[in-house]
Amino acid sequence: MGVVPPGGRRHGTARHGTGTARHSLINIYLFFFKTGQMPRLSKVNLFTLLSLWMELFPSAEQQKKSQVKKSGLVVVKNMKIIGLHCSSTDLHAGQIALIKHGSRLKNCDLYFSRKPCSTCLKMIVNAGVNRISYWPADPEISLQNEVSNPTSTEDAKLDAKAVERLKSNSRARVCVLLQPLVCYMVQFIEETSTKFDFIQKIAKSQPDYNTDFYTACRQERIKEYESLFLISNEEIHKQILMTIGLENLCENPYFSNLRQNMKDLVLVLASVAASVPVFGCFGFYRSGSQRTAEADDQCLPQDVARHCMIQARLLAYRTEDHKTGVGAIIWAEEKSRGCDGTGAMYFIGCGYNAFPVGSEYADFPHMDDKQKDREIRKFRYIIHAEQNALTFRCREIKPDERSMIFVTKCPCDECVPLIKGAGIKQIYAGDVDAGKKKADISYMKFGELEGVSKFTWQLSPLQTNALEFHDPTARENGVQKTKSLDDQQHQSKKLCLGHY
Ligand SMILES: Nc1ccn([C@@H]2O[C@H](COP(=O)(O)OP(=O)(O)OP(=O)(O)O)[C@@H](O)[C@H]2O)c(=O)n1
Repeated sequence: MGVVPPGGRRHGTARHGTGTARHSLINIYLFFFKTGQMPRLSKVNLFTLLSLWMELFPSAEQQKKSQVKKSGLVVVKNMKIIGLHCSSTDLHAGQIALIKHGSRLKNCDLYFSRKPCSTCLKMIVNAGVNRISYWPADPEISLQNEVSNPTSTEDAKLDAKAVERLKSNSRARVCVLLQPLVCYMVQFIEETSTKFDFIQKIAKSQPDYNTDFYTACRQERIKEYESLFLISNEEIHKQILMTIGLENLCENPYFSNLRQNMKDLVLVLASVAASVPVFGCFGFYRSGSQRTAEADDQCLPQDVARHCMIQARLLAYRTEDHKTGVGAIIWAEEKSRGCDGTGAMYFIGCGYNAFPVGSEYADFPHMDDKQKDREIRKFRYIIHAEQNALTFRCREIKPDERSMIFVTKCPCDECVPLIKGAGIKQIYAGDVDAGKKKADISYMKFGELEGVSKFTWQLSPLQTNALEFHDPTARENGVQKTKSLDDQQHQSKKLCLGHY
């Protein structure tokens, strides 16, 4: 059976395949062969990754250089995300959580991208949260400026002490929850990100087809995120761990294990972020008849749309469908700018494709439409990413607000009416399957959908117009056709274990 990446599907062998890459691919396939499953992100790691990613939410505000670092926060209730936040210029992420959730924080788990300061912690603890997990590097009140600013570092140390006192006297567990990734997860994510639809679409549009630009982009992201989320100097890292009460992690092998786990998660983040790259004139644009100057104005800024799509991509790595993983996330925009670092945007719900809640692995078939017997195929049982996002949303979708769903794949015919019926105003998605009718799942309605704006990953209209000038056959049903991508994808599905 072919193995397909979450959020996309496997294509023909990439030209960038080096010996090592191929070796890791063989290992992934062996893992799949032995276990019958693809590696999957744990919930704790997913929440941790989303907290790091929220720290990077594109901000309209000017970031000032300060001792207080921006931090990201994921609020979780009963293992479901109910809030995604990040610091603004005026408020820390913890303060924002308090304003937004108030006493609803009771019994919640909070995942911070930095250990929160005492000002935030005292209020969060007071609200009765259950657990506070944080990324064990430089805390919110940075401890990294010793030489340049001794006074503020003194204050930072005092704050760290206050945090420890609050921690030891509170009911809430304040801890580091990150877990080692399962075997081959890093390789699997790298491999599947290279093959993600968006990357393939760019690659096919380039005259010299290859995905080297993905590798370059990933390298850049790795460098950027390592400098933000890791502490390169081991001694400084140890000193920080001591100051924030993690002396037990300063001895080997615990210290090196911790650093390896952190590094792996940073690699995962970089790989996924690079799969929705800032590349040339590619982005989320309306297609065909939906395209008007006024309509394009209503599109989110590209960096925000990319950011949310990357969240959906991360969610896809929790899929229970071992062939096609899909992630979806719903955001909405208030009428006026809020206090959150996300501006006017607020989180509504998220999901990934999986079997009904509470079901066990053997309860339902996992086969796809290549299986002759229709009765033992997965399609009638699996809940789609959009369906889970809608079902487990934590806020209502208000008719007078702009709400938007980000899906890593084209919404299918089951989901399109649900999205429209729920009152969602915009869809950001890939369109690779649009217009396809398969044996058990169809993607025909997306193209015909009216009353909901659709922004798909493609070349910007300006660039496309230039292309069309040279090649008028470059579009079909209003959808940008990147030369025979669909055909090549079809071929790729024949990629099976035996080929390696
Ligand atoms: N917008 C979408 C589209 C599909 N899915 C999920 O994606 C899987 C089906 O993907 P698809 O690629 O259409 O079918 P496969 O048989 O997995 O792959 P193939 O293209 O080879 O037929 C199912 O788990 C379905 O729930 C989803 O969650 N949301």
